[in-house]
Amino acid sequence: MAGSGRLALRTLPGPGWVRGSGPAVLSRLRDAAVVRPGFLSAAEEETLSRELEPELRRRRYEYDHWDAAIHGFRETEKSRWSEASRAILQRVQAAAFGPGQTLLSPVHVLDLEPRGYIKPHVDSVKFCGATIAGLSLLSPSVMRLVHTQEPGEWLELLLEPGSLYILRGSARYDFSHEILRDEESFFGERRVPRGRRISVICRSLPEGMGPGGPGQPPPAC
Ligand SMILES: O=C(O)CCC(=O)C(=O)O
Ligand SMILES: [Fe+2]
Ligand SMILES: [Mn+2]
Repeated sequence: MAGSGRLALRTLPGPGWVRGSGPAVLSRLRDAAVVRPGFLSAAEEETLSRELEPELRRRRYEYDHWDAAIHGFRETEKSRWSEASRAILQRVQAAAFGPGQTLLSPVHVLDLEPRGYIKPHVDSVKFCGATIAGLSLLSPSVMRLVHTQEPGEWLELLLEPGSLYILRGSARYDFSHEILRDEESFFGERRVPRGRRISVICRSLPEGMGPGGPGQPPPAC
């Protein structure tokens, strides 16, 4: 049959930016670990990095907390944004969060230097709700998710500059996430050289912690 070969070819590769230990985990997490390459236009990337650069530059990169998840980073919690950036963050909110979810405010901005990396961790359930959504700027990177009980189950997300990733539900609670260091930064066979990367991360509040809930969470997760 003329058409069947082409159909098979089209259905074989998964999305080019998500890999996994097998078809079961890929299909199970299809809506829980999502990457949207090109979510930001070049102009939007520029808007965000221009706005963030002066605030980040005032800070020093941090290293060597032996138990810390993140190495070679500086960060800020940002609540005041330009109108252009607010419009971008609203697009993130509409794309990643449900109408019933309240977002943690301020927004977390993390600047990883080229040697910087994030070790496997699960964001604290005390301070973060079911959904984490992050924009990546400047350098591509690989985010790896590993099931906390079944280490043979994993996913890798290719995070190009301008992409949005969303972790929710099982991907957020049952899997650790990490950003690979330069030496280990491969997406399958493909080397993904790490430069400086800035991420802008929105999180939902834990249920019951919205406005009128029992208390304000501390700013960081
Ligand atoms: O940089 C990112 O996209 C993720 C950061 C992260 O995992 C965290 O701050 O908990
Ligand atoms: Fe995290
Ligand atoms: Mn954190």
